Amino acid sequence: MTKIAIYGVGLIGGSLALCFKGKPGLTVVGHSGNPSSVEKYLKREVVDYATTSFEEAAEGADFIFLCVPVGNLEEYLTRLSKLPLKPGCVITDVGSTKASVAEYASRLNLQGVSFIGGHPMAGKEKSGVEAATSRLFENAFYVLTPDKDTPEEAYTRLTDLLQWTRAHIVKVDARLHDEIVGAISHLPHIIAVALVNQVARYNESNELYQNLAAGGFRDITRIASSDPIIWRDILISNKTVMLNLLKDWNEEVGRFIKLLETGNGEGIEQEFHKANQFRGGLPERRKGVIHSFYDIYVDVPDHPGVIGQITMLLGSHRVNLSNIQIIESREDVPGVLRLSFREEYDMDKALELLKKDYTVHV
Ligand SMILES: NC(=O)C1=CN([C@@H]2O[C@H](COP(=O)(O)OP(=O)(O)OC[C@H]3O[C@@H](n4cnc5c(N)ncnc54)[C@H](O)[C@@H]3O)[C@@H](O)[C@H]2O)C=CC1
Ligand SMILES: O=C(O)C(=O)Cc1ccc(O)cc1
Repeated sequence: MTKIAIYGVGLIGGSLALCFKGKPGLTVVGHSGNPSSVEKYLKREVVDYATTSFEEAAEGADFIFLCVPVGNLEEYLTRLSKLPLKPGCVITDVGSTKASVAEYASRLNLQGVSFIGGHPMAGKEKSGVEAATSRLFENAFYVLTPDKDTPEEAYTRLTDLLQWTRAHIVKVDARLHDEIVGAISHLPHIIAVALVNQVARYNESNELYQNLAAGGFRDITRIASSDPIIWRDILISNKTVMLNLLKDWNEEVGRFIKLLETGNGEGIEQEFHKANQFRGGLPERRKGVIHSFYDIYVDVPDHPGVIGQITMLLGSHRVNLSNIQIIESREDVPGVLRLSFREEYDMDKALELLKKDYTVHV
């Protein structure tokens, strides 16, 4: 049996556990220092076995996944380095930053075991094992950051195991990873939080802000609901990169201030043209680091019960709907419902079911 130990069975650790559990030749052990968490892991059946003993989880493990907040990785690595681990054991992590943990692991000079940094580039704003799902990584990128000292054989064993996640494995230099992910994931999280807090401040004097901020505002700020501890650690760990990115962001904002101050409409147009062009070239329908929603629009006659019929139909076929919004509903025009799904397969199933009775647009 190949033993996989998972430290921190939350959203990511739990999702990995679900990918591996029950697969031929694999056994999954979860660790938490908290007895009630261990009970929860077992009750939810995400692992084969769970323990509060740090040593017991690591003993004889072929793979160790550290799925705790980035700020705890060094402590976990130090503790592991003092244990008699199985020779050839591969230790990996799932932290959202890679340079600091890679440097720390190489300084530890682990003997007979390898550390290979990892980052499954998929997730959600929810945390905890309750939010874990075996399909979280499907079609997403999974970055690995081996270095010149990583044995080829250990890397291959890890990539073979990760096939169960159905993610696309990519090898990236740890520092480059932090720069890119800083720009496409960490900066958007800061911007979302700052934007929500700005509007919350205005809302203190007029609650209309909150009432009108439905729909689009909620969508583009979804990631502002992410876990504060997880994100505190990510941003502190990627501090240098983030400070540079925020300086550049200030420049972008400054450009808009100037354009508005000078009433430069042509300049504003150009900014939108430039953005449209780059955005238009982004890969479509591929799972990116920030989870997207899959939306469809359904024309519905304005009569009572129609929303109930649609949600019942989807529910009875186990299609997971994540949001529903009435875009317009007047007596003279059909209403339009926007249905949002987290997963493409849910959207596809909904399309198939609804097309029979409704006009549906993607
Ligand atoms: N949230 C996301 O969408 C993604 C997160 N990551 C990375 O995965 C790691 C885990 O994140 P999630 O699974 O989202 O978090 P989570 O909060 O769902 O899970 C964290 C786990 O670590 C345990 N833990 C152990 N020591 C802890 C401590 N001192 N403080 C808090 N929790 C402690 C918790 O009990 C929990 O089981 C982080 O390093 C994060 O950067 C990577 C990709 C996506
Ligand atoms: O909620 C979302 O869409 C995310 O952005 C999730 C996420 C969080 C952290 C990561 O390192 C990768 C992905």
